[in-house]
Amino acid sequence: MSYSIKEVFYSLQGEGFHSGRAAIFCRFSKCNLWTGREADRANAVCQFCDTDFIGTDGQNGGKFANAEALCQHLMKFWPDNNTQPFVVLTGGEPLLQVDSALIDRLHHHNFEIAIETNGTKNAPKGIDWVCMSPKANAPIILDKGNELKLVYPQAQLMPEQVADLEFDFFYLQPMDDADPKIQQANVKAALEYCLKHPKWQLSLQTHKLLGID
Ligand SMILES: C[S@@+](CC[C@H](N)C(=O)[O-])C[C@H]1O[C@@H](n2cnc3c(N)ncnc32)[C@H](O)[C@@H]1O
Ligand SMILES: Nc1nc2[nH]cc(C(=O)O)c2c(=O)[nH]1
Ligand code: SF4
Ligand SMILES: [Mg+2]
Repeated sequence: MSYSIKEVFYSLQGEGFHSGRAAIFCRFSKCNLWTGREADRANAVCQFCDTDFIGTDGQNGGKFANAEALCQHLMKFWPDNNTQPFVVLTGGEPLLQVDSALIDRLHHHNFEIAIETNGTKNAPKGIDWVCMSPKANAPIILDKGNELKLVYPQAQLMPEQVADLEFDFFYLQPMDDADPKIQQANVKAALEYCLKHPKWQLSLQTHKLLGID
């Protein structure tokens, strides 16, 4: 199967458990909860997305004919041969495209594999780190994994509704908003929730604070 990739970049994981860790980001095109077009945002299931995932025209993006071709492309972004390469599969919704052929090929090339997913699709076996970020009014199919990262607040999805799922870590990530007043209020609300409910940890989007990808 071929893979449509919006962009590939090397940066620090900005969010959640692996925050601060160097990673190759592989951003898959397309999502099942929004077309990605601004004109459709108000009617989308997921309306707060901070990402452009349309097409294959981003930095180092493209269409890759098979898993081996995508692996060869990704490998170029790891800076040394002495550490295991770490790749974060994201999007868009990566599980619309990620299959066992890609997971097996990445492991063949010694990658440690993390994924950022909205949880509406099952994942192929073998992904090393599953971060699931549930969305209000979307089904949760992938209900087990390593970290659950809830963007907060979402009016129709309270932390209590997902706190008993089988994840090792629970994060609240303040919803990023163009309006600084709303942004600050979201950070404050997330902070207060974490103080009241110690099961939940705060995840700040540190790459945005640093001004990096
Ligand atoms: C762009 S999504 C791509 C992966 C997948 N579609 C998902 O939603 O998990 C990557 C991460 O960014 C989070 N995110 C998207 N928009 C955000 C926003 N406005 N504020 C905070 N986090 C956001 C998502 O919830 C997810 O954890
Ligand atoms: N630095 C950095 N960390 C990230 N963690 C998850 C991201 C994503 O868009 O999935 C992301 C991203 O876009 N940049
Ligand atoms: S599910 Fe993820 S990629 Fe899709 S619109 Fe929402 S945040 Fe963006
Ligand atoms: Mg992002």
